[in-house]
Amino acid sequence: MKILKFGGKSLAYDGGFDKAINIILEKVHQQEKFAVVVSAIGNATDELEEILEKAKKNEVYQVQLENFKKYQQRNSAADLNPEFELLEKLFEGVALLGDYSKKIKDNVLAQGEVISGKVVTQALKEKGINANFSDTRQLIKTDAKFGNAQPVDVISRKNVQNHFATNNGTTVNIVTGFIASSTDGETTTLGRNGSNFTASLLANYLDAEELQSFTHVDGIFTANPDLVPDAKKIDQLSFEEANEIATFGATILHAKTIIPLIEKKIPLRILNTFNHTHNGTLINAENSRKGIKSLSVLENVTLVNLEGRGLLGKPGIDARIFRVLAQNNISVSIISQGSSERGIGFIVNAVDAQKAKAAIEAEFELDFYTNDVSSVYLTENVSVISIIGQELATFNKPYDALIRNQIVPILFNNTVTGKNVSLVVERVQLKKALNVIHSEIFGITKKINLVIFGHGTVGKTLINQLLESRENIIQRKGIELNIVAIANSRQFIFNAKGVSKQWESELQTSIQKSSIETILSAVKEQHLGNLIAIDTTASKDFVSNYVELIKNGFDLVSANKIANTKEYSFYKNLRENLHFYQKNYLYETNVGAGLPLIDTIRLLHHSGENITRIRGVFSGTLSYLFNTFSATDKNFSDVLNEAIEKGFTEPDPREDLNGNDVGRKLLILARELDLSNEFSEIKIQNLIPENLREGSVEEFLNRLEELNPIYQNTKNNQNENHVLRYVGDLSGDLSVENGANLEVSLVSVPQESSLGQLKGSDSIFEIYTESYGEHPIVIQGAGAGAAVTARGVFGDILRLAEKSK
Ligand SMILES: NC(=O)C1=CN([C@@H]2O[C@H](COP(=O)(O)OP(=O)(O)OC[C@H]3O[C@@H](n4cnc5c(N)ncnc54)[C@H](OP(=O)(O)O)[C@@H]3O)[C@@H](O)[C@H]2O)C=CC1
Ligand SMILES: N[C@@H](CC=O)C(=O)O
Repeated sequence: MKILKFGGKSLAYDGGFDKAINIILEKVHQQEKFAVVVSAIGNATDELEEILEKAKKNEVYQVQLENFKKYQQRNSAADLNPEFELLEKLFEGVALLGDYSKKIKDNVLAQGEVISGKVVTQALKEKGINANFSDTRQLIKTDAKFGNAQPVDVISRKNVQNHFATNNGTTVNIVTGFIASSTDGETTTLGRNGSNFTASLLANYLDAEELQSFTHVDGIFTANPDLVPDAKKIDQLSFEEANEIATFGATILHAKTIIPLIEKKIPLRILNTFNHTHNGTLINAENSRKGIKSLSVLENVTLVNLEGRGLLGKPGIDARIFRVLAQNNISVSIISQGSSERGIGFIVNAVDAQKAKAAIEAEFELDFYTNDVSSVYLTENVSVISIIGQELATFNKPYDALIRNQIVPILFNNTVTGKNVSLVVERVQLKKALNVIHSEIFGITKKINLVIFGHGTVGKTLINQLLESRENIIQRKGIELNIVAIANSRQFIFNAKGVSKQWESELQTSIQKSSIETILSAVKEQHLGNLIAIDTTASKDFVSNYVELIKNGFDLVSANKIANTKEYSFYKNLRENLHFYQKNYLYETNVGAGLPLIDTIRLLHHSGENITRIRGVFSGTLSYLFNTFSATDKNFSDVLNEAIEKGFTEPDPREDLNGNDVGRKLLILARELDLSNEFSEIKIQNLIPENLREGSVEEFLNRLEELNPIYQNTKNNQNENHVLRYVGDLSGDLSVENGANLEVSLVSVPQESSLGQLKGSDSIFEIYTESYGEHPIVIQGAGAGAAVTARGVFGDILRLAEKSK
């Protein structure tokens, strides 16, 4: 036969009750043999406890009691008067005395179970089922430890077996959970969640083939789905694993439930009343695949710390602590003691924390006088995360992931057997920590959360590239690039699940004001980890937010060159923060758009190769401008307008023409070589005549034709077969501080030369090194444009994402 057990939520009248009855009917029709253990209906146990407390405090409890009675009776024809009358008498007595014993409490709570058994039995009888109400107080005998009684197996087994021998055949026994009676006939209870215990005792006594526990969830999950949206249901667990999970805080499993099942190897299936065809989680004697099983949480706990220099080597300190805690009935979950024995920390339930502190202070009163103990203090608002099945050999992975996301556990410990690691974290960090660990150990795909600042020429292209490639990257790389926010200088949109393809219209109508504070608080509220901030603005101000972003757990990717070209003290401070917070900053597109330039230079430099000179056409805009202008009869202004239309120029094209953009690129490369030059040290030939430098972009664009005669003249005055090129040159002694010359100028070069042969918007970078001698390493290709730049930013994002995998 099978034992079925229905929990309180499965029997509540807001949907569960009828479903539970239908499950029982279905099984009867399928001629299955089974008994049903029921919990109290809905929140009956909690409500009875509340009423009891009110009665004790002589508060008005009658209204709540009437509501309780009405709810429990609902439209059932079951005679519940004996239970209701007994409850009334008990509460009156408690109100009179102003107190109650554990024995009274057991008697009160027992009525909830009896009511449930009677109501379910009646409902089945009305459906024509031969149902029999069985009160476990007649069957399960216990010691007299009210509130948490222990069964006396020999007597209970015999009683249960006799009862089922006489009430068998077509009878469906509806059995009360949680309650029993002492050997001298007093009502007892088996402790909180004792209904599961009743069911597993019955399964053991009757040699049941399976225990099916109907709950309100689909089974046991890799983590609590309320805290970890990506949690997955576990199909099968061994008894040992289930035992570990139960011990470390899973709410639907209880350690003592498993023991009677292990003894007889009876499988336990956790099922969902509301989705009962789902296969649930099967717990049996079979070993499941090795590895990490789940994350459990103890939420409301406190860390108690005892410190003192006199503790070193002194025997009996721990014994005194735990004896005094035991005397106060305080249970300890995690204990940590350093080898120096200068202190000990342990976790207790938050409700016991003050009591624990006071008890220890009293115990060590004399040791305070002798200064052997210096303090006993509490670290409140902490939670414990246990990684069930975690071996220390691979613990570095979740631990690194936590550190990467700026969650530093307060303490951690492991069990020698059982392969579990428990971490104590601040409660405010619990959700984020759980999600980070879960994603690290269970995530088939790693979710990387992106916040994009700027959605202009480059940003918009990047966003669309990311959205289009999302599925493909998940398939190929197991990385989910999730854009959670897009911001401009005025407003932003935020969606923790990822912005939609309609992001542009949503952003236009968004009323969320853009500021670093509002965006960071949206990210924090959702406890997001694996964060990358992407700067595709050209803003001089925005870069001042970089350090704040780093402090808040973001890696950085930037197309914006400003942060790398501000004063050297800013540059250095940024890197110090990156180092301190262990964050990364990639900016490959700062020089040469999508070309792999910075990476190559960094590799050469870090490998000890002496770079002696970097020269070339660094600007895609100016390359296009002078390549096209030199090779055609087009006006200078027309070609410039083409470059603007093609998305090569800076938002303000004067930044290209005045040489600042090329100057910045040159400075970025110099700083990659560990030179601390400042922007002001670059010799830059400004291509804009002085009378056109001031004013708005629009005014400048309206006067572009004024440039035509100047550059036509320059073009005409060249030697034969020469062309114009705007060249950046980093030369001098690059191995010493202050040894570098940084120069940007318009030059006329032979058409046949490497620079002279440049076409379209190609940039060219000639990297001269000691080993390569006169023959530079040449990197050449599109040096500007939305698509190539966005692709370069995309590459940086992927590189960071892979780093955190
Ligand atoms: N074009 C190219 O080929 C390359 C460009 N780059 C770099 O890419 C960057 C972007 O260029 P591009 O796309 O042409 O620029 P755009 O002017 O087209 O776009 C800039 C975006 O940034 C937003 N923005 C400005 N200030 C802020 C702020 N404080 N906070 C949030 N958003 C802000 C703007 O919104 P708003 O409307 O609010 O101003 C706009 O959406 C530049 O730094 C450029 O140097 C790098 C390599 C190549
Ligand atoms: N305006 C810049 C864009 C890339 O940095 C250029 O033309 O090179």
